[in-house]
Amino acid sequence: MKIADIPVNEQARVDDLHKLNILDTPPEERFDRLTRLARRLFSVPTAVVSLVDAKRQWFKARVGMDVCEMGRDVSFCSHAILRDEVMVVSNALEDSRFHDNPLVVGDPYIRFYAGCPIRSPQGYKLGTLCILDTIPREFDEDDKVMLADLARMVEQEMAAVHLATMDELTKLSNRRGFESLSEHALSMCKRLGKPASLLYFDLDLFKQINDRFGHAEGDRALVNFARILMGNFRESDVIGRLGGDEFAVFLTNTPAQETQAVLGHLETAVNEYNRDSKRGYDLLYSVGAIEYDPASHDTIGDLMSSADALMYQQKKRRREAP
Ligand SMILES: Nc1nc2c(ncn2[C@@H]2O[C@H](COP(=O)(O)OP(=O)(O)OP(=O)(O)O)[C@@H](O)[C@H]2O)c(=O)[nH]1
Repeated sequence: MKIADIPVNEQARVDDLHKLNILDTPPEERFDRLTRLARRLFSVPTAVVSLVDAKRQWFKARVGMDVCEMGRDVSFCSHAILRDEVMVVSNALEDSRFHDNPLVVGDPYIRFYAGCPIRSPQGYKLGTLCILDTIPREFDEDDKVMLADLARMVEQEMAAVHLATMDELTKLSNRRGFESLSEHALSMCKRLGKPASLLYFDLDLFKQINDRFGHAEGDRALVNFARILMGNFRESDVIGRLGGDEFAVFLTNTPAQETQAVLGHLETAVNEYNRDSKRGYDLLYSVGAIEYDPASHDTIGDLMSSADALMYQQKKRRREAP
């Protein structure tokens, strides 16, 4: 078996994939529809939208495939993303790269594979739309064009999902994206019995920045605060701009005392920024932190309300402080 080479732009490619916030999200009809269509058009048992992550391939949509991810080493798609056009394996048993691949000699007994790379809006090849069969098949030029057309549709759907869930200014998730990603992360924590926390931020006296320095400077302040958040939390944490000067972070697998330590680091980072940026104003914020408690929180909305109330208490105390 030949393990696929790593693409030359691997780090940027994986970063771009992670930024799309699509990995480990629930199935969506808009993608399932396209795999069903591919299966019907080509009369194959299996069609998959596969995304090649650093160590695994994860399936955003799948028909005829039971598992939702596989190791990258055995993945056909890792080979397909090295090319610009459709990759066809007519009979895996006769292909030196795949003849002894565990997915060929064992379940799901792949013989035929055709995969078309899927590109991100930034142009990185993130994965493929691919079809599989347990019998060898031929795939002509017309078939390749048709599969490529379907792959373009997957790309359009990915771009649409991204736009609808992203905040244009800061490039963080917007409220909708944040709620959907953190709801999903919360359900994983529930299932695995792991701790989680939600932090709710609201900038203090932000309106004054707009009023004194102009809206463009206000925008810059929001972008810089978003950057500091991104630099301080782990990649696995969900960060969002809920709107205006409100931000939230959902920390998974993080006990309460660790959350306090992370908030301490954040305070230091903001203080350093204020000291060094010399923009004529300071970034100030109030924050409410709430630990997930299965007895009182059912949904991410419950956690957000509790954290928002705590944030407001802090803001009020600060306003009233002499
Ligand atoms: N520059 C800029 N301003 C925004 C944006 N969205 C909302 N705002 C402004 O942000 C301000 C938010 O209002 P508040 O939260 O009440 O302002 P604040 O001064 O931080 O008030 P406190 O939270 O009580 O300290 C409003 O003046 C909005 O016009 C944006 O995208 N860019």
